Amino acid sequence: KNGLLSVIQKLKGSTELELRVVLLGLDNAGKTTLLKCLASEDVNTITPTQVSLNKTSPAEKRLVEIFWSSLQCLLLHLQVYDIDSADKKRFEETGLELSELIDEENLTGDPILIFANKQDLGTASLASEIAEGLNLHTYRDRVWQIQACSALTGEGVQDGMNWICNNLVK
Ligand SMILES: Nc1nc2c(ncn2[C@@H]2O[C@H](COP(=O)(O)OP(=O)(O)OP(=O)(O)O)[C@@H](O)[C@H]2O)c(=O)[nH]1
Ligand SMILES: [Mg+2]
Repeated sequence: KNGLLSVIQKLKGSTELELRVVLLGLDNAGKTTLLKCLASEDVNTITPTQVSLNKTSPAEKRLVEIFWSSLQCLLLHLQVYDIDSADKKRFEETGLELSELIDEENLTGDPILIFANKQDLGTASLASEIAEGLNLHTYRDRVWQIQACSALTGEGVQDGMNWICNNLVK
């Protein structure tokens, strides 16, 4: 009922459709945790591959470009400890990686879901603050959505998956 399996089930019948979800984010963003959350059901046809944006080799970056063509799902680590400068630096790093990916020619028009993860922590930034910080409103040729979630508790993950499903079907 939750996650990737439901997306695939809703797409059943459209057998020519291949579903590609790319999960990107800086290290420690919570990618593995989110994959585990999504894979709590039996999804034996799914082979998860995760990529940490700032730890990728050139070959992995190429792989990301190839797989980016259907859907982008960027998982952000946006926990802010009292607006500590170290975390501010990570926030900028994420924004840079995102704008680089969005400028990528091959990726034009693909919908983007941004999971503002770790919302269970009281120190997390609000999704609206994150959207503003990442200048999401400037990406006008894109369908994008920012979804507050916690990969740890699962809260918000289903809403994000529903959005993915609706935008894939479109
Ligand atoms: N509180 C909280 N912690 C989380 C959440 N998601 C992930 N974490 C924690 O954040 C840490 C990093 O999570 P991972 O899932 O390993 O992050 P990753 O993006 O796979 O990291 P790399 O593989 O290094 O790129 C772990 O200690 C997780 O338990 C969340 O929603 N809430
Ligand atoms: Mg990981």
